[in-house]
Amino acid sequence: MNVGIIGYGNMGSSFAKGLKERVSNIVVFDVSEEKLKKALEEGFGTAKDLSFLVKSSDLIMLAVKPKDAKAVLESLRDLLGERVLLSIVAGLSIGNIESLLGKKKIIRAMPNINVVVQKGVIAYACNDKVSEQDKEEFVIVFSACGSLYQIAEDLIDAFTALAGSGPAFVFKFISALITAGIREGFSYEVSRGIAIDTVLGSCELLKALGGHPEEWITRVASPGGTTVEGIKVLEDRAFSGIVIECIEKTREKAKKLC
Ligand SMILES: NC(=O)C1=CN([C@@H]2O[C@H](COP(=O)(O)OP(=O)(O)OC[C@H]3O[C@@H](n4cnc5c(N)ncnc54)[C@H](OP(=O)(O)O)[C@@H]3O)[C@@H](O)[C@H]2O)C=CC1
Ligand SMILES: O=C(O)[C@@H]1CCC=N1
Repeated sequence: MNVGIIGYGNMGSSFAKGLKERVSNIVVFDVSEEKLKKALEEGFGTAKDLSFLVKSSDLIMLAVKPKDAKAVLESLRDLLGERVLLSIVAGLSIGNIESLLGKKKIIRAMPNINVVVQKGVIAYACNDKVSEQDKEEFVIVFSACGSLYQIAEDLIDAFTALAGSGPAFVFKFISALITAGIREGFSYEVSRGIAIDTVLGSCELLKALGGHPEEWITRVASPGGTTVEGIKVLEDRAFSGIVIECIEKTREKAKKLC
């Protein structure tokens, strides 16, 4: 599959890097000359315009900001033909895309930035023009970037909050752990390493051994021990409630983006 990427920003460039080993031909188009230069330096082909990009690609990924998506889709209307349009634009529904593009093959996906290290989580929904074969090819190629979930389109905004924005919330937690470590006397480098390895190891444990995180908390928090003192602070400050509200507010914003 030849992949064309429109927009070589955070996500377009992350996907290009994540797909590199599986896709031999990746072509990029961006309005920014600087971004095109970066794409070339990073080993990707560049297109001088949208028409060239579409002609060189079987699947075209739309990776521009929501405010720029409408203009790009209008320009693609007469270029796309039977090619697949993969949109990762938050808040932009398949219905919105069809109203600008016409009834074309459309996959709406929501990834996260972890695709750059091939550990992304990507949800997707398709319109009825996308064949089983198109879908299979998409899954084979994009599974290079992480795990894929086909979900009902009405859950994509919730997925955007949990997984699309999720890395930012996880980074916030890790950043707080690092600061706490520095406050306790570790250097930044050591504290960063401790925080990342603790989060990574806890995730690997949950993945490998299963079980609800609360069950594992009981194994860490010894009766009358240290951990439960910290858990009490998190409970007193409604840590879970804060996270749940964070996801709710993020999901609500996705509805208002486009
Ligand atoms: N960042 C993330 O973690 C995630 C983002 N998304 C979605 O991905 C999309 C891209 O986000 P992100 O990568 O962060 O955004 P960026 O702003 O980093 O990248 C978008 C790029 O597209 C360029 N661009 C703007 N207009 C056009 C155009 N007409 N043709 C070609 N290129 C154009 C921009 O140039 P310029 O800057 O000059 O305008 C910029 O280089 C968004 O819709 C977002 O909702 C989805 C999941 C996660
Ligand atoms: O913040 C945003 O709007 C995008 C969507 C998901 C992650 N970043």
